[in-house]
Amino acid sequence: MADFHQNGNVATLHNLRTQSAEDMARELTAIGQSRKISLILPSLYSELEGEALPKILDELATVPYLHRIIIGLDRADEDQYRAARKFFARLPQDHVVIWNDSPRMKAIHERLEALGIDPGEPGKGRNVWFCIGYLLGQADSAVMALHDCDIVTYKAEMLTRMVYPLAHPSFPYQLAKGFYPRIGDGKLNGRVSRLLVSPILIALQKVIGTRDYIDFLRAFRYPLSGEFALRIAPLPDLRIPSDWGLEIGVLSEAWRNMAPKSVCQVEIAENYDHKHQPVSEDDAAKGLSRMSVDICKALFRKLAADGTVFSEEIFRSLKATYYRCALDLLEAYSADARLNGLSLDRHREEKMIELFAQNIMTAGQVFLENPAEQPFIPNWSRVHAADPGLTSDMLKAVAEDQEEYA
Ligand SMILES: O=C(O)[C@H](O)COP(=O)(O)O
Repeated sequence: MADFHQNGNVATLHNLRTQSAEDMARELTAIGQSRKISLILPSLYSELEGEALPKILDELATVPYLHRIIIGLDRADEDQYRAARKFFARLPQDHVVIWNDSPRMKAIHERLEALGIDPGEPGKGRNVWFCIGYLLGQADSAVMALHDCDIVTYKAEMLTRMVYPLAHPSFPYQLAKGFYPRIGDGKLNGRVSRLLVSPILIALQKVIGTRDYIDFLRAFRYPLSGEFALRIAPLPDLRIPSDWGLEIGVLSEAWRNMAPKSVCQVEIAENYDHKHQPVSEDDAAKGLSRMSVDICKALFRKLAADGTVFSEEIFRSLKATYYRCALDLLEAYSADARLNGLSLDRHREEKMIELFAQNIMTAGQVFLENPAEQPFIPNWSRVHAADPGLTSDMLKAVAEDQEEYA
C-alpha cells in the first residue's frame, strides 16, 4: 500500500487503490470528446520483435479514449517499415508510423540541416522530437502522453493514471511524470536511477551548493522514467536533448518554463520491468555507460545555463563526493532489497558506481572541451520561425510514405 507523502516541491499523486482504472478510463473517454488525447511511442524496429511490444499493443487496443497514436520508427529499412505498418495495423485507434529513415524524412532532415537547426544524431530524443513535430502539425490534440516500447509489465492503467491529471479539467497540471518501483526476476532494478541520478544530485548540492533546479529534480521519485504526459501548449517551446538525456531534459525544461504548481508526478504502476540494457563497462558509447554520460552532460549543461561555473577541479570534487554518496545509498538499497526478499549484487553495483564515477569525469571533460556545442534540439517554435512550411511538408512526407509503401 502506498503512502501519501508530499515533498512540497512537486505534487505527488499516489495510487491509494481506491479508484478503479476502468472508471477513470470511462471519464477520460467523455473528457476526450473535447480535449483530444494522443500517444507518442518512440520505437526501434528491433522492439517489434521483442516480447514487450506485442503485449503493449494488446493493452492499448483496449484503451477507449485515445484520439491518435503516433509511432516514431527508428532503425528500419523499407521492408521493416512495411512490416511495422502491418504490426501496428491491429490498433483500433487512428495511428501513424513515422519512418524516420525514409528518403522523404531524410530530405526533411537535410532541410533542417541546411537551416542550421539540425536535430542531431539518431536517438530516442530525436525520434520523440519528430513525433512532437507531427503532433503539433496535426493541431488537434490537447494532451500528449509518451511511454517506452520495452515495458514487459505494461498495463493500460499506466496510461490512464498518467493522462488523467492532465486531461481532467479540474487539475492544474501541464506535465505529469510517472513513477513506480522497478523490480524484476527477484531483483531491484533501475540501476542508473538508483546508482547515478540519486547520488549525483546529492553530490552536486554538496559541491556547488543549493540550487532550485537540483531541489526540483530531487523531488521526483523516478526522474528517469520514460513515461510522461504534457499538455500541448508548452510543447512548441520544449527543447530536448537528442540522446539519453531526454528524460532529465524534459524535467529541466519543466523547471525552466513552468510553475512548480503545474507539475506533478503520478504513481502509475505497482511494479515496472523492461528490457535491460548491458552496462557496457568497456565502451562508454554504449549501454548504461553511454546513458550515464548523456545524463551527466544534460545536468551539467542545464546548470551551466543557470549560471553555474564548472572547472576541472569541480568535476574532480564531484566525482569523489558522488562516490561516497553512492556507496551510502547502496547501503540503503541493500537493506531495502533484503527486507523485501529481493537480491542485490553489491559487488556488481559497486563496480557500476566506480564506472559512473569515471563517466562523471568523462562527461565533465566533454563539457569543458565543447563549450560552444549546441546541446539541445531546437524547439518547434524555432523551426516554425525558420521554415514555416516545414511542419506541413513533414505531414505530407509521412502521408506519402504511407501511400507508397502500403
Ligand atoms: O532507469 C534506469 O535506471 C535505467 O533505465 C536502467 O534500468 P534497469 O536497471 O532497470 O535496466
